[in-house]
Amino acid sequence: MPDCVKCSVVGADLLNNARLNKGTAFTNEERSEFGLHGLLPSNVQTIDQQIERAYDQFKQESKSALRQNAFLNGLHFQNEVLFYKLLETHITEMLPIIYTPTEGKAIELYSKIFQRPEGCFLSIDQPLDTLEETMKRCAKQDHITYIVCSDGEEILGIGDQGVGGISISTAKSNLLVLCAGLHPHKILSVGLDCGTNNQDLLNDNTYLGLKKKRVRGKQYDEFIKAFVNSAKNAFPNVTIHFEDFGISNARRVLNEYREELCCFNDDIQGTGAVTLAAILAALHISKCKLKDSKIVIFGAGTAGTGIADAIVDAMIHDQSSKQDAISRIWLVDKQGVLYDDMSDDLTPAQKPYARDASEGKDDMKSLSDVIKKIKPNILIGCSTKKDSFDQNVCEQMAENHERPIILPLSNPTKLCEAEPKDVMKWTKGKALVATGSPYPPVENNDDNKIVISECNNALVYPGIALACILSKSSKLSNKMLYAAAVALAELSPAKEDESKGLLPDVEHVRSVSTHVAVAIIKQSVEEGLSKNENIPKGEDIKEWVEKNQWSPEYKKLVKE
Ligand SMILES: NC(=O)c1ccc[n+]([C@@H]2O[C@H](COP(=O)([O-])OP(=O)(O)OC[C@H]3O[C@@H](n4cnc5c(N)ncnc54)[C@H](O)[C@@H]3O)[C@@H](O)[C@H]2O)c1
Ligand SMILES: O=C(O)C[C@H](O)C(=O)O
Ligand SMILES: [Mn+2]
Repeated sequence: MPDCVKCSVVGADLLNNARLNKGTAFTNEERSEFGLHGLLPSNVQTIDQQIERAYDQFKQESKSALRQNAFLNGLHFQNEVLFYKLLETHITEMLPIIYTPTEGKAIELYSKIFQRPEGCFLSIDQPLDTLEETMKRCAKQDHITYIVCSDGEEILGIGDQGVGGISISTAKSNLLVLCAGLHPHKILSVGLDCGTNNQDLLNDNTYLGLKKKRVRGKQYDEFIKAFVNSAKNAFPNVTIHFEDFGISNARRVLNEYREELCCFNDDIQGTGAVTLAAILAALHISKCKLKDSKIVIFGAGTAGTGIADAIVDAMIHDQSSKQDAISRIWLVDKQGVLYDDMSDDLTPAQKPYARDASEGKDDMKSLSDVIKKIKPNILIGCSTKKDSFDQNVCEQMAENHERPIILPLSNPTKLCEAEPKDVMKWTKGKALVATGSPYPPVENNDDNKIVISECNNALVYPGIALACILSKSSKLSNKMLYAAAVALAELSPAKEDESKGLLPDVEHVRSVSTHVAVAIIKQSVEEGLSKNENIPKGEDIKEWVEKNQWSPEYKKLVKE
């Protein structure tokens, strides 16, 4: 009986069980069988009627996005199917509430607005041999296939949020269900509490995390190792997704484990893939080749260097040499352009891109000087520096190129390098733009609306996750990530009509994720990394992937 769910709880316990609860949609038959008569008003409703009511309630909170976020979280605790179905029905309106930018605000206020815990809390102070048991307890009896974890050090662009970082894990997990149809009970959201260097949190009596400075060095590394090993033991074949780790750990941790198991850093690799897709889509319009492009990346941290690496991989795929590919990228950080004589100041990820110090630093003091001198056709921002793509910078981009590509990617919205409407104004409508957080369309001179696509890793990581799980891939290779970017670029609406945006609308993210997953699974099989022997050949893969996706629908309950 595939569409039935076994249920051993009755009465109020059933109504309080979010996984099984249907609220007013319980049929009279179910009400009799599970002792629900009298606990519900008599009118039996359809899920559509429930959605209408829930949407009205959501609208009543429209004065405050944070209240809407709390309302949706409350619904999640009450009725899982209704929560996801409501989100699915109003995805464009609700994504900014459960994800960037509102989730950023909710994380900043985590301890103050805390009502009930969600996810699995692991602490660097607990004995390492208890991590496995803790994760199993949080997973209940479920077989976990995917873990999203964060140590909370670099949340979006808002820095160290300590224990509140667990909410980026839960938000990203919710999106996996919504955007790719992962089964909600097979994902574990983990917060790795390693202390915090956020003095405001340490001074705050209400703060719920460990009240000490961030632990670094050997103890941190041992904690992460124990966490990864415990996860592997508890849940064989699990994929681990690292989110919003700090710059000194993100890449180190990824490199440590990426050959050992299927794991993935969203800020490095997910951002790399989605940004590469936006660039490929934009180059299609500007009619320039990637390997002939010049790229300036402003903000050379976790995301910036991840994007650089994805671009280099793509150029190599287009027959460039690695050296030539690297020479087309300029990393700019707080110090300005990064040069090889700054060696002590550079992170390992930045070093390969450091320019020869003899290139001439003097005439490149500001970002607009850099643009004037280098004449890049692509400018990317992951700096967290609001308004850094100012009028000078944008005008200079448009002076150098007929169709400059400008991607201000910093999140949340308050940190974005430029408002799309300003970029369009300053470049006289020439720029090809996508942003990290959602923005409304911009009207250009001809009263034509230009859609500003969201270039957020949410367009790609759900598909990556789906592919990792279904292929049972032993690792996530660079070629699989490249396949994801190419697959996403194939779906660019701008191919048909450039005013429709460089990347698919989030409204279509579910079919986008399926398309991306299919491409990655094929690549995993081709590289011999997939351990799943049941993957069908050729065109049937899409149907098989769809069959394995979860959808929010009430199932018939049967007594256990
Ligand atoms: N759109 C997306 O999908 C996406 C994905 C990941 C990250 N991001 C955003 O990118 C931003 C950076 O994230 P991260 O994880 O790389 O953080 P990070 O801390 O690893 O990197 C930030 C980098 O910006 C540099 N920087 C800070 N101030 C600067 C300034 N005034 N001028 C130049 N450089 C400056 C820092 O020195 C650092 O190297 C965040 O706002 C984040 O939300 C967006
Ligand atoms: O979480 C997001 O909105 C994207 C990204 O992972 C980020 O850190 O900004
Ligand atoms: Mn992130």
